[in-house]
Amino acid sequence: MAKPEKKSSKRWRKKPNKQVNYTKQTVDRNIDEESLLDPEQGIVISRFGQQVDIADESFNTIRCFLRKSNEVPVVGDRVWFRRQKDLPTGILVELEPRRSLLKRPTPHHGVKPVAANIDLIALLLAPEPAFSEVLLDRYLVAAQASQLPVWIIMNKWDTVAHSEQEAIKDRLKLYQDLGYPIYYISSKTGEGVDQLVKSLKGKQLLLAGQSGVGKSTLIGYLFPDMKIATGEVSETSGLGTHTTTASRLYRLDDDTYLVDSPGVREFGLWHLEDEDIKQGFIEISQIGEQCKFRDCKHLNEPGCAVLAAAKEGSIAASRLKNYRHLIQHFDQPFA
Ligand SMILES: Nc1nc2c(ncn2[C@@H]2O[C@H](COP(=O)(O)OP(=O)(O)OP(=O)(O)O)[C@@H](O)[C@H]2O)c(=O)[nH]1
Ligand SMILES: [Zn+2]
Repeated sequence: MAKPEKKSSKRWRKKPNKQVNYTKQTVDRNIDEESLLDPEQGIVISRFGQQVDIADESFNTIRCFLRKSNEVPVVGDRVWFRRQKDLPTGILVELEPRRSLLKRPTPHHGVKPVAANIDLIALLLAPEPAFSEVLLDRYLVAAQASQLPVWIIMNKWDTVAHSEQEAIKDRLKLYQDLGYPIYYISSKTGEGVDQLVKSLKGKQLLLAGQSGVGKSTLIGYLFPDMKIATGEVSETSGLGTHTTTASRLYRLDDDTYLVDSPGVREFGLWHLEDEDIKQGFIEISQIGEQCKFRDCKHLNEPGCAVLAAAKEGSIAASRLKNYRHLIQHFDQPFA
């Protein structure tokens, strides 16, 4: 039988009924409003199109449907939801105000929200794939642009010989002096992970870092019961496993959460605006306030306080070099 849907929706547009019960009208038509229990608080752990997985207070998962009237939820959102009586499903009622919202750029110069209520970025580095200060600086700039603090976590510490550890620590000392906390861990052996987790208490962090640094391995170590794809090569097939998954929130304890979002893991490679670059090198931005010209780019302008500071050594030469590299767009292929 032909469905009269098209006709009725046309009629609906022509003659809007002002008395309509908005709530009832917008709930997914398969859901009986009478079956909904009282609203409860929860946290969005994953989203699939028109549905979200919401964790309740005991961190049990309820698949919830969205209403047309809902603001679009993202991973990490604190929400109100209502369960359907005797079913494992429910509906999202509303979002709570967010304390932060991380967005990623879309191909047409727009932005798309990806994770809410993130307190800090946990940036994973590794001796292999070899880390570069240029890439690290890009991540720090991007995080600063999102107004999020960064913790630097050097993973795969078990692979570094004692004789080489000091050299790596020396390279990172510059960043420690700039105020970025640094941790050394091994996601494979668990070395240093407990201490890191203790320090994260009460925070909701986003895991970031380039491919192969061990993000999935760290999640696998922290949540051994979950099936996490890592980049290991399968012994039987000789093929690498598929490592892309949906954005997801994991609970470390009652008030500590970790968000892994494939779309933002490598946010350090996104396009950066000149202003972000200027603000993102925190010591350059601070000293730059004393430059003669307010719009000084610290390249070769007269009266540049940054160039003077670099000359007398209070700004590291490598940082100024990376800053100039980025501001002159020598690395556009990344964008
Ligand atoms: N020895 C050692 N190997 C590690 C450690 N962490 C990760 N690995 C190995 O590094 C490789 C890459 O790890 P993944 O966890 O897949 O890396 P990823 O950052 O999730 O990579 P993408 O999914 O591509 O973003 C795997 O072969 C891991 O076994 C570690 O702490 N020590
Ligand atoms: Zn200057």
